Amino acid sequence: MNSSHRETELSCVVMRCYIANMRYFTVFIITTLFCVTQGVYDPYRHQPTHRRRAYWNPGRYDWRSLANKHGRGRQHTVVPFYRAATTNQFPSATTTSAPTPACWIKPAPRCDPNSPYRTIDGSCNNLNNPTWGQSVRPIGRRLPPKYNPGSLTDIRTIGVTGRPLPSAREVSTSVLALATKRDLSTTLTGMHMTWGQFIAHDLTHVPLTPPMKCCNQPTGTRHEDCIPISVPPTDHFYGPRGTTCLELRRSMAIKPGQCGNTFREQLNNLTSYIDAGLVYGSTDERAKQLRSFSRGQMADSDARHHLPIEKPGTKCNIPPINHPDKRCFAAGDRRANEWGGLTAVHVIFLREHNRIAEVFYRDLKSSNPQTSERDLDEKIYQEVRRIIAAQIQVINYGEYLPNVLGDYQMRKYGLYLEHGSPRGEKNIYDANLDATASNAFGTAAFRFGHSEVAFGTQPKNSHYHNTSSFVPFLELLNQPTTYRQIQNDNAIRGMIVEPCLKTSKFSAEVKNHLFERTFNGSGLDLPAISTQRSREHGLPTYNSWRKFCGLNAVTFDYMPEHTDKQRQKFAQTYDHPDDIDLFPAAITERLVSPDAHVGPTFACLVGQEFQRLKKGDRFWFENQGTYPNHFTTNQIIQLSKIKLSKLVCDNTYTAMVPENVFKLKSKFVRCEDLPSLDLKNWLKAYPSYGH
Ligand code: HEM
Repeated sequence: MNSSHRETELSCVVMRCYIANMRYFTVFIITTLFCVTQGVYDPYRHQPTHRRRAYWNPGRYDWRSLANKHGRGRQHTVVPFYRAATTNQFPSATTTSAPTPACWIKPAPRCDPNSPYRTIDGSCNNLNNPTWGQSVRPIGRRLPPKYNPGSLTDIRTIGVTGRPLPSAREVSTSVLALATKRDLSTTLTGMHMTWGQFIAHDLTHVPLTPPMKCCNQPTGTRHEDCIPISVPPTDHFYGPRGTTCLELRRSMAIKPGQCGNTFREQLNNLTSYIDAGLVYGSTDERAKQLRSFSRGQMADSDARHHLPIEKPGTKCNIPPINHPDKRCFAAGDRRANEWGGLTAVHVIFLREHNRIAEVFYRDLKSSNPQTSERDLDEKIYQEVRRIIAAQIQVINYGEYLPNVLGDYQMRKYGLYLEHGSPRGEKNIYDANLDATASNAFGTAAFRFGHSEVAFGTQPKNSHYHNTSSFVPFLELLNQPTTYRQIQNDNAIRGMIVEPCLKTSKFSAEVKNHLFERTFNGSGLDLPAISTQRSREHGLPTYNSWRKFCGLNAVTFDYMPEHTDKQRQKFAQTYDHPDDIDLFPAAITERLVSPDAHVGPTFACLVGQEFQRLKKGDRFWFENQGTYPNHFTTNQIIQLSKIKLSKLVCDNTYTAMVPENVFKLKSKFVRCEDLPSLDLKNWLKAYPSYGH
């Protein structure tokens, strides 16, 4: 705000106070209108955040609809969303000269504290702060951003010495090694990797700005949202193939000042909570598209109960498998097609929903014949939805996270389930804990899983024999056709017996060939993208996060979590230790403990995040008394026993499974020997439903 603007505001305040005191109401209104036209009066600024209004077109959340909002939206009031990013707390810097577009993020909702169910968009989970964790809102920050020096918005390209930072690809090639078959894990399966991706897709999706060409644009014509990665001519892979630049564009964001925020803030399309949003959707519009509105069932696409198909016009089956049918599968999260193994896990939960819904329907229909089909459908859908969310929480905290963090960190952050482990403790809901997913988690820490992505997958039949030759990732990324060819159940069985990679190195599939199209050299580098993405999100560097986690800052002589060779590579690549990017440094740290799959910095960022997601979630499945009609103790005990292996059994044609599908050496068990959810515990709980 410039000084003449500030003076206008001051005179407005003085005028309005004076006139209000004189009780000249009409004149007061006129002066208020004058002030509004000057853009200095927010009539809602003395109201709590959740009472404020803003323009929002509910339901649509992809970049097209958001981009259309710019300049077209009705005028609205400012909705401050970012508690930390006020000018009082973070130092100011020069703003961009471009005019700031109108704020379009959705208004804070009115909450019904008596609702027994989560809202679809995650709002009202925290009754005092209803927007915490809500979808289509800015992603959270645990540290103030660090954009380019002097900017509130520009991608960081200059280091602390004033010299340019090394290109993200240069960082990738110099400090991140290529994995070989020797780097395959001896303990964890492909399902461990895929579950990480599945859970990531329940928590964050920062949409991108509209597609455009960014590489090789004449000087001065490049769009402001372009952030391509430059490739040095000496690059061992791209150099000989003539690739000098990797396409990349910025994330969708709220610009500085647009909604009362100081800095550029990226959006999260999803709810932050572990609420099965990737199955059901994170907006009401999407949720409706995915329901069948009959018997509480979700929509599916064929007799084998695959995911429903998106409308024509979606963009799957990219080359090299250039199938004429480009339509993707539809799920709560649009990345369900990212690769066939992930699609298969989506299918497990779709089938599980419909399996339980059918049991509920048969029972409730016979015991409540007078209840309308519509009421039954709604009740069953909601009840099963919360069971599925609980199952995902159980599998994540009971089976997956211990492999990521190790026992010590699990205990440190209180992540064990009360009935799921001897070390478990009672979950105590903390209404002061903001579970909004954080930028550092989504942009760097939880991307540790990218280094677990192996070279492809080996589909297996129900006797665990190979059904085809090995399928490389290149043929699986955004290719529903390949997924159909290898078949859902074969993909699942392949993942539960084949290894993923150990963390820290990266397969060539993600480091050189990601989404490769027609020619060699057109693929992308995922770890380089994560580094570039972190710089464009203004994520502070490695040392800031080390300090945030109570760990010592590093120098080029002292990097306690790295080998000497790695330390030397960082010293050769960067000008200053404070320039070292979070992702490449934290992913190459030695493991925090032998039973973990991440180093100390990521263990801290991942551990803290999952602690918030457990203790800061009012609808956490173990909570009793924080919302009406919570699970009974019996139901909680039943849910706590669920394993992903049982869901594989119940939703594929498989008779034997490894007991723990995340562990390579887990013993094989017969499906009927695994604990199952005794639905009588639920049916008993609603004997008089409908009366
Ligand atoms: C086949 C496997 C995978 C592929 C092809 C893949 C690909 C991608 C791509 C292309 C992005 C967007 C990068 C950007 O533009 O910034 C991304 C983001 C991300 N990935 Fe993966 N990924 C895979 C597996 C995983 C795994 C195993 C995890 C975690 C354990 C994971 C966690 C994430 C997270 C947290 C994000 C950020 C999401 C957001 O906030 O928008 N991914 N991944």
